Amino acid sequence: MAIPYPQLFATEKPAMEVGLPSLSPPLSPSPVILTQDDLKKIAAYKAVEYVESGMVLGLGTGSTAKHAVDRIGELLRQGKLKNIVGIPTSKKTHEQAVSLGIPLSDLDTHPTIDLAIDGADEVDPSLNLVKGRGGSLLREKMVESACKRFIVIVDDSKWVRFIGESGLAMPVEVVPFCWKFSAKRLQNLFEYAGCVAKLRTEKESSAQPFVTDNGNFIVDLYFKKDIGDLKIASDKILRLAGVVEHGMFLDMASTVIVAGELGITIKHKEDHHQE
Ligand SMILES: O=C[C@H](O)[C@H](O)[C@H](O)COP(=O)(O)O
Repeated sequence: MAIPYPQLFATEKPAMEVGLPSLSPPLSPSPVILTQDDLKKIAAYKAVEYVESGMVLGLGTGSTAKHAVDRIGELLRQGKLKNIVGIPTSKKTHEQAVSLGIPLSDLDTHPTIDLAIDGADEVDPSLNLVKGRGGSLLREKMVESACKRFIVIVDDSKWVRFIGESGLAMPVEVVPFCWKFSAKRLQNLFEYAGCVAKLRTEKESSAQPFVTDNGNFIVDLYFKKDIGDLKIASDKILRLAGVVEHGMFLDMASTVIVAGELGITIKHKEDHHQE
């Protein structure tokens, strides 16, 4: 069941119009207007409640994770969190964390991470994820597979019944060498699902390949049908020489925090139970 929230994030911006249940102290009777970004921020702030002083933290990437990193920076500045070490999952998050004064380290020095907080592009009921539509996935997967607890933060548009339901891209990071060859082989792997493989470009209108933080390219896979068993699909992709990593994060999330119109829903891996 969703935990309703008070009108902390009311905004004038055009957005979903929602009538939230009344809470104590009494709220204004007018409907709260929450943007998608407000929902991302609500999920992010909730996740940061799990952060404790002294933790080694995986710092995620993307518009949702950005709010979590901002909040961690704010709590550090206020002295409410102490002795935090952050491991960023992208160059962009590294820059953001530096600008906020968050002490940083890496996996070489801190091979075990207490908690990572990151967004996702799709989340299914078993808490499997698609990530990387923003261009980051390899560093995220390295950091998030090294953590004791991985909290995923999303607005409810990311919630799907099965991975691939959105019809949007499933990103695969490939080495630039003969990327067309790799794209073709990826497409062939999933011929049964009507797969189309496309090179990610800087802009939709340009032919300039998007280059990841690791100097690689991204091939986006679009499926017309269900790809079937995700673990089998993952293994098939990873067996292709030239593939570095893919955006399916299977069996990695411990908790998913979903912010929706009526409140927050928290789903835990261990029991699929909702708070
Ligand atoms: O490539 C980007 C990362 O995997 C992001 O965590 C993911 O795309 C979700 O991003 P956002 O919070 O901006 O929707």
